[in-house]
Amino acid sequence: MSLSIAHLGPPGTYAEQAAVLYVNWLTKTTGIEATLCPYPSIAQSLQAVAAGKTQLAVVPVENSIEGSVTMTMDALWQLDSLQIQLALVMPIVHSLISGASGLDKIEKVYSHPQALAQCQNWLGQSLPNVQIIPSNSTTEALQLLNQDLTAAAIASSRAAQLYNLPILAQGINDYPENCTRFWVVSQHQAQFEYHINNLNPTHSSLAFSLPANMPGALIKPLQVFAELGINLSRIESRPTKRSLGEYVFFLDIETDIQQPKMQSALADLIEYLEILKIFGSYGVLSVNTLES
Ligand SMILES: O=C(O)C(=O)C[C@]1(C(=O)O)C=C[C@@H](O)C=C1
Repeated sequence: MSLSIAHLGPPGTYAEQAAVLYVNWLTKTTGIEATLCPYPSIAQSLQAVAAGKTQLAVVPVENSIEGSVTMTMDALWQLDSLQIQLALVMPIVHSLISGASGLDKIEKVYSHPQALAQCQNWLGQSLPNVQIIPSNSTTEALQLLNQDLTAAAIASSRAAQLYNLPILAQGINDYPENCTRFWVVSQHQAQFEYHINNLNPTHSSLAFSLPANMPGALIKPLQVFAELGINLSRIESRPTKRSLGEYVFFLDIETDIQQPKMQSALADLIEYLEILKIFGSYGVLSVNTLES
């Protein structure tokens, strides 16, 4: 039995690292094996699942320093057919990778915008005059570094090892407790003949848009959860992209959708919403559990 799992590439990204941890855990706990399929963007990883090219994708959702990974949220809302199977939380430790002989020789730094943002204070203090160049992933620019000794990239030390490149500085994220939450996502209708996670669902995620921008439009659906004693762990808004000032609200909820309370919340919510999309219920794993 083998699964295919899409992730942001090229190999060596944090998304790949999370996918490897998930696969090792899956194989250990269920005997199921999986192959990894790198894609050039997070959106393309999710599109691969929606189109049935892979059965799963592992995508970043939220970082403790920089907040939501907006590409993941936008793609989940737009693709309409995806379901979260599992969340996993992984520490993120960034390194500055370069063939330059010292920091003073560096003229440009490449990385994924999330990684650049997580190191912005360090960059401002240690490399105040360099050009900052966003890339599609932390590893995308690593191939360029051999030819250009004035260039550096921010990626993991695992990526530096994989591409056999020198590390100039380690642990350069602005806060040491940096971690990112990833979701393992499948198709909504996926009929797995096997269990891809053996965890009890403890969290659920959904998103909604509102019928009109008027007083109380957001408080009413939120009140439904408050009155039923259901705790929310995250609320985030993204533009609907239809017109300026219109938003989609993403909620993470600390309960399983099958719980009677949650069922009655969903029934009450409908009245206040324009579109409601439910991304499912899932368990949460930390890297310590995955590696034990
Ligand atoms: O570029 C990568 O290596 C990724 O896996 C993407 C990503 C992100 O989008 O948040 C994943 C984890 C880190 O927070 C930084 C970058």
